[in-house]
Amino acid sequence: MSDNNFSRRRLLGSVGAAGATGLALGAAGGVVSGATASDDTLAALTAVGSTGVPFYGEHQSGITTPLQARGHLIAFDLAPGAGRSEAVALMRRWSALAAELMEGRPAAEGDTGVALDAGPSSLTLTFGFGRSFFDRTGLVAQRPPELDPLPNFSSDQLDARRSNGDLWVQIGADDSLVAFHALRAVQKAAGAAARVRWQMNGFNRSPGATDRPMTARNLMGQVDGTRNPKPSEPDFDRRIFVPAKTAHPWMTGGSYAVVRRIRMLLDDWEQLTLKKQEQVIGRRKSDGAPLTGGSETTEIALDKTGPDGRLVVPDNAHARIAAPEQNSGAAMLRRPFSFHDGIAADGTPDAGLLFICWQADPLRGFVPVQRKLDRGDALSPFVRHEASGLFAVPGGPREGEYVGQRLLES
Ligand SMILES: C=CC1=C(C)c2cc3[nH]c(cc4nc(cc5[nH]c(cc1n2)c(C)c5CCC(=O)O)C(CCC(=O)O)=C4C)c(C)c3C=C
Ligand SMILES: [Fe+2]
Repeated sequence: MSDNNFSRRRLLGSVGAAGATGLALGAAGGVVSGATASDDTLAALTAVGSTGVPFYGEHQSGITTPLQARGHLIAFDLAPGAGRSEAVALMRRWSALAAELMEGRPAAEGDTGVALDAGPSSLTLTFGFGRSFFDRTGLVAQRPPELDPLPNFSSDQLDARRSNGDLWVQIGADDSLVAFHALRAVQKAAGAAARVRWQMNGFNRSPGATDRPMTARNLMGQVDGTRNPKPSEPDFDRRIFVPAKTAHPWMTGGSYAVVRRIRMLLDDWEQLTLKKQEQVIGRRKSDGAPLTGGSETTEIALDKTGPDGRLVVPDNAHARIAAPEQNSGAAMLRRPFSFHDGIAADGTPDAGLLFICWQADPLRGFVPVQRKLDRGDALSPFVRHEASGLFAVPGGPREGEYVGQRLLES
């Protein structure tokens, strides 16, 4: 056994213990997770490397886990001829793999060695099922109506080949090598059962890059995520997670993920004056405070008018149109990654937001808000929705269970 293997094995005990106390879970975009170092080996790792997130629990990880620095999204279609039994074997393999990797262990079979020196680095693997999965596995009767296709929005420019899919895996970690290692392992473990349909890579700020935990910025430079629902709020669970009383009990504790690849037209955006950029959103760029005053967390005064009698936050400002108060309470947990896939043929950056939002029901979250944004958001001329996916993400597995077992063995 190599030294590296040795240190990763010693790590396991401590991370497992930390996982059991739920140390690593916190509000999205919020508090920095606790480190789990408890001996000399671990002390050598930074808090970033030694932080582990539990795989088992009521909800899958990667939903309320603080944003990680690196993200990979990968969608698969079951291979021709593969059905329910292949899907069961695949979810067993992926779940065992996720449990190993999230504890900082190498994969039991065919590990590539890419993450050997690293701790778990807040790695999470989150698994979801697309609408077509239920046709492929003969489980249509178990398919919740929440997976009905999203409506077409007038501004959509979607590429079907980079949209949807039978299965979806979201990988996040605070170390790029740990994240890539997990991505490769997931792909290899798919074996002959499933083929990659599309794959996207994203990033966020590295933990510790700022002098205090702060809401992230996106590639337009805006503070993005301020008004996300917080786990401490009384209606958080109701909004984000499927309750126990549901027509499809296998989704208890689960959530629906809407994934949109949103290209930012940065050349156009960056031509705007700072004042104009701030009016597009309705918030200050420097600190994310509402244009109506205060700090980032001050409530936005949507009715406030200026000396000229006009609304301070314009009626087409993004933050106004998207606000739950303007959408019969519709809310979602936004947990995105930025992306940059190089420079397009026309010389513009192929960059933007891998917008991922979580909700108990897309018809009470993403859909009504996007309908409204589609009709008159000041941000629309500067963004383009290029790909889309909707996935049912079941609740977290109990110890000894695999993800999706309650569906696949129903
Ligand atoms: C359909 C849902 C949404 C899409 C798509 C979306 C795209 C998008 N948003 C920004 C930047 C910001 N969004 C902000 C707030 C905000 N956005 C949505 C929804 C979608 N955004 C909601 C529900 C909210 C919260 C509104 C509220 O409760 O007041 C903000 C302001 C800061 C914040 O609260 O997060 C920014 C900035 C971009 C760049 C973008 C597409 C690329
Ligand atoms: Fe937004």
